[in-house]
Amino acid sequence: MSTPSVEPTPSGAAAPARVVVLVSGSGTNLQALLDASADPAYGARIVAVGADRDEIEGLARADRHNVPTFVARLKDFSSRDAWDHALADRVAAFEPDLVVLAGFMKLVGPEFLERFEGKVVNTHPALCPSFPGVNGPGDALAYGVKVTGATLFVVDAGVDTGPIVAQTVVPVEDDDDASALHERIKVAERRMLVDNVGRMAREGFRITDRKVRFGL
Ligand SMILES: Nc1nc2c(c(=O)[nH]1)N[C@@H](CN(C=O)c1ccc(C(=O)N[C@@H](CCC(=O)O)C(=O)O)cc1)CN2
Ligand SMILES: NCC(=O)N[C@@H]1O[C@H](COP(=O)([O-])[O-])[C@@H](O)[C@H]1O
Repeated sequence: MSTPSVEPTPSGAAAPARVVVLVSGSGTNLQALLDASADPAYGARIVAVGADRDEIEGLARADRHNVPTFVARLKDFSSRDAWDHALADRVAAFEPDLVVLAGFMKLVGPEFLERFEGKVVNTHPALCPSFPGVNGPGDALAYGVKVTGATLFVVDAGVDTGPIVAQTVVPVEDDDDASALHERIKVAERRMLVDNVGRMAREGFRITDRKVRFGL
């Protein structure tokens, strides 16, 4: 069964799609979205940036763009479920059409997924279903793959198991270390993220039997 997700906003529409981005680190993917969304034709507006930790460059990037920010630290809550509830409340306050996890290093829980079902996407620096988790580039390098890349997927209750929106492929070089490989991945990943978040915002998307298609 298909599930209408983001309603399309034709390029140049008066009301761009409202996007909340969650980060945990440097925020270069966030920066790419901030830069792209400066063009009204992109069809999306970053209405808030949230994080699971303070003092990160991703929050500073939002500040420089006068985008509201919030932080929900797991250690400030009595339980994982309490954190998940609070995170969902903070995100919901901005009434997002789409939530983008861009280097957000926490698994969102059942309440978050129920409240934003089908509207949460995540970018992962590996070709799902290979190398899930927090060390995708390092795991791919250790395995000895010749190509790797990044995956944009609709988040589900699993770890990097959700329906795939897009993927991009990069070569692994003989002299790569994990950092060099990750930086090569991130160049392609940022392009993939910007292009596909823009399409989701402008055209909407559906999920049918794990297949993600743009348009409604
Ligand atoms: N329900 C889901 N939430 C998230 C997913 C997902 O697939 N399902 N993807 C992550 C992003 N991610 C990989 O792309 C990822 C990030 C973090 C972890 C993880 O094991 N996190 C640990 C804590 C690690 C830390 O704090 O350093 C945890 O959450 O306990 C796995 C995959 C975004 N959310
Ligand atoms: N499993 C989650 C994960 O590894 N996410 C990865 O963190 C990086 C964040 O970079 P950024 O902060 O510069 O956007 C990105 O490469 C993203 O795919």
